[in-house]
Amino acid sequence: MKYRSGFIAIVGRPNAGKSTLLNAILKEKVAITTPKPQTTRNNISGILTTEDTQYVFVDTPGIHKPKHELGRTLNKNAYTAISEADVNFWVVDATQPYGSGDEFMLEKMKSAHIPVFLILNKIDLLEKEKLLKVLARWQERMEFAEIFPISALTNDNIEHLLEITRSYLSEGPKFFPDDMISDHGLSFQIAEIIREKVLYKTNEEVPHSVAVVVENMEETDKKVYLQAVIVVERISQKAILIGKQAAMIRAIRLAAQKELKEKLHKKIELELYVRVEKNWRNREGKLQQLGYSEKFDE
Ligand SMILES: Nc1nc2c(ncn2[C@@H]2O[C@H](COP(=O)(O)OP(=O)(O)OP(=O)(O)O)[C@@H](O)[C@H]2O)c(=O)[nH]1
Repeated sequence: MKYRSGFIAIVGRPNAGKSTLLNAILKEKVAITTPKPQTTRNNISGILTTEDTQYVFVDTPGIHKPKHELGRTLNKNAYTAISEADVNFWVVDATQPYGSGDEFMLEKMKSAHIPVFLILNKIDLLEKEKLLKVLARWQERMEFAEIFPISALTNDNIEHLLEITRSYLSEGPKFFPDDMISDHGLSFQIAEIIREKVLYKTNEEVPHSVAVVVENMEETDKKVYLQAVIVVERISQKAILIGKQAAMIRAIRLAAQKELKEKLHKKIELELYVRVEKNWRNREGKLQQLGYSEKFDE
């Protein structure tokens, strides 16, 4: 069998399940998932290399109406991704009604002229009857290359999805080495894990105006020493993050340490700091400095 390879952009509204799908495909955690919308900020690519195919996935941030500079950068990245891919996965939460956000996506998808797979996700939450109705309605909206009802959470129909995706990719060599699952450096992945803990632990109190930067990393045979900074926009957010008698920051640190230990198979010593940077989302230089660049890959 000839080798095939190609790029697949994963797009869809916030919370549709894009990151969960990517994780299910890669069977390892590369993109973070939380129940809050817009947690994905970068075009995190995951790479799946099998005996006959290399799939390079580009996970895009949820497309939404931009309110500030960060929002605009996110949207631009998503559009670039869908017009340059070999296949687009449009992930839709099948339990949610069709809305203006979908209409917006539909236009973008049509104008990209790339085969679109409609991925109706979260079917574990739907009755069959209801699913058939949802399917029928989507079919009327545009000519999809394929329609896949799946559950990213329970791994339902993922293998089949990959098989069919392969048939849309061209013959060609691997773009990346076999053992590479993400083109992001380790410090980025570590920062994402810490940011996920911040979002989980603080509930709605600390909004998405939070960034994490790993400033120092030293590794010995048995241990990894890490220093990371959590950047927030307001002093009030810093207070929440630190918490009463530093209980919150401690909880975040312990949760991050636990996951990092499992990921790196070494003891972790993590030091966390919180810094206030007023209005960082609106300063372009700052965005680049924090790793949210406009380029497709870093
Ligand atoms: N029941 C069910 N829940 C799912 C499924 N897929 C994802 N979810 C949940 O939906 C929520 C959002 O999933 P994410 O993967 O973070 O969504 P996303 O599209 O990457 O979101 P953004 O990063 O905001 O763009 C999480 O709570 C997931 O556990 C599914 O197939 N079934």
